[in-house]
Amino acid sequence: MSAASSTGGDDLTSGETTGQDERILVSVRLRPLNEREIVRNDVSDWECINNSTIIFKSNMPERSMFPTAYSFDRVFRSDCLTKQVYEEGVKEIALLAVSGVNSTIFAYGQTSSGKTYTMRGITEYSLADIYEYMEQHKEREFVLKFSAMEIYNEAVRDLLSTSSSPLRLLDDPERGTVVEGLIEDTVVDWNHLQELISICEAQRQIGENTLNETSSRSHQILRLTVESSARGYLGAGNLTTLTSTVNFVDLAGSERASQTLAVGTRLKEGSHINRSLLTLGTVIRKLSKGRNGHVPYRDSKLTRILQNSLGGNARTAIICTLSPARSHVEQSRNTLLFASCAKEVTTNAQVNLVMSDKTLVKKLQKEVARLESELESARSKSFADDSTALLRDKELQIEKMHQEIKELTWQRDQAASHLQSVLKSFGIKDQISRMDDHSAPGFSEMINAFRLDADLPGIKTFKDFIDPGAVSPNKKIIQIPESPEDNFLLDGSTPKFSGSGWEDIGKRNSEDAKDIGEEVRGMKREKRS
Ligand SMILES: Nc1ncnc2c1ncn2[C@@H]1O[C@H](COP(=O)(O)OP(=O)(O)OP(=O)(O)O)[C@@H](O)[C@H]1O
Repeated sequence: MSAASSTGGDDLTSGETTGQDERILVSVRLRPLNEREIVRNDVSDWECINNSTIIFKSNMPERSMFPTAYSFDRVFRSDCLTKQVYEEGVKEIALLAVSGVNSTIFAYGQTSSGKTYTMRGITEYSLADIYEYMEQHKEREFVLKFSAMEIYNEAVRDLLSTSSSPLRLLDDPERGTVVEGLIEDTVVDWNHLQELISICEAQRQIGENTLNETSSRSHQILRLTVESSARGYLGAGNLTTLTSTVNFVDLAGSERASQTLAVGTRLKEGSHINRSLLTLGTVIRKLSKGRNGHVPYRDSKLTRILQNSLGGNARTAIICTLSPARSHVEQSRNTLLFASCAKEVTTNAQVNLVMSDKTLVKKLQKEVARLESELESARSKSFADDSTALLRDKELQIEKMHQEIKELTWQRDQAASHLQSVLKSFGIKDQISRMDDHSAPGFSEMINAFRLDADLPGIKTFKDFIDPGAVSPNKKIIQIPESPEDNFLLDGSTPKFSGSGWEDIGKRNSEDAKDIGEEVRGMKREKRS
């Protein structure tokens, strides 16, 4: 025997989730009237009308205050065998244990309603199916570990130990509530398992009350841990193990102490039992309204130990057992109310993987590589984004420049055409050098490049015409002032010298010519301002 401990160098990780929150599977099992009830002529008031609905069939006067029909995942008539309850109500949950998913099956109901009767069968069928699964999956190596405890008068006791000292509950950040020092036996074979279960039954607190000679006075939790790994990888150091626990919980009766005529020790038991069950009821009720707000798991040992099964990493099935007797109608209704709340509760089970250190390192390395590559692609994406923005900016600039070129070309052509008309009006022949777009120099340069083939009498160049002081008698090039202000030729306001031929102009003295030049420039300025 070895005491339950942490997984040592191994790391417990939660693998893939089963995907979503899943409701607790709730079934109701009606038992037949028992001998006592028959003797006192009790009548059966409940009937399962189909696979999911149970009704209250009595015509008692107060019945209208309560619902007459209740629906659950499954309801089982009083003549149903435990095998059917197992197959249709809990098997799918119990067998999740072999695939690394935690599961819990528990029975809830008043004393003598058939919880122990039901759970014994359920436990046996589940264990048998788990064994059968192991037989059929020889490619995996399974290790089963068994532990058992009871909560009696709010003290946790190890059912595999002869000691009656209560065990402490500890909070483990990874595994939740852990029972310190709880014995966990590695199961050798089927017979060994049966033996262990017998030990637990013998150890469990049994008392007699007026309703049940062999009433279970404690909450019993039998726990089987299933570990499995692929045989091909055993010893390779890079092992991944599926690990899960299945809990079989037989609760003590949910009845009120008064109803069992409890006194003395039995009354003390009853108050503790009910304190635990009261907390269980509160937890279920709170959880049924969603997981928001405080859920008082810590208010009892039972709810602390079952915390995962009630709202965490586990799949859970609850079988609510019911006496059909009219004398128990109040308790039966309480049980059905509990069951109605329980069916609204969801849990979120995960596949639990335990990795060896080597596997864990490998997994982490892979994760680091994945994150690095994500980072890299994020970086290059942001670089690409930057480049795109830059490119767009450049394209806009180019587009703007194209517009400017177009505008300037248009202005240049306008200027050329005006120049031509001016020159014509001066009587200069249309013999201007071609200004083509490709050789386009600056405007002044282009103008400077204009050649006048004809000699102008008196005024040799156009510049001479504007600035007679600079007249060079031999020059044949028109000198246009460089100042943009003087580029009046670009302007549509170019003056017309109508009525005056070049001969007349040539006869004017240089002062006149200067005046005319200034007048032309002045018009240009006027137009701009
Ligand atoms: N479905 C059933 N069919 C036949 N007999 C049943 C059925 N359920 C329970 N019984 C019988 O009823 C009696 C009480 O059942 P059981 O001890 O399982 O009740 P319990 O709910 O566990 O009570 P307690 O809370 O006091 O431990 C037993 O003798 C049991 O054999």
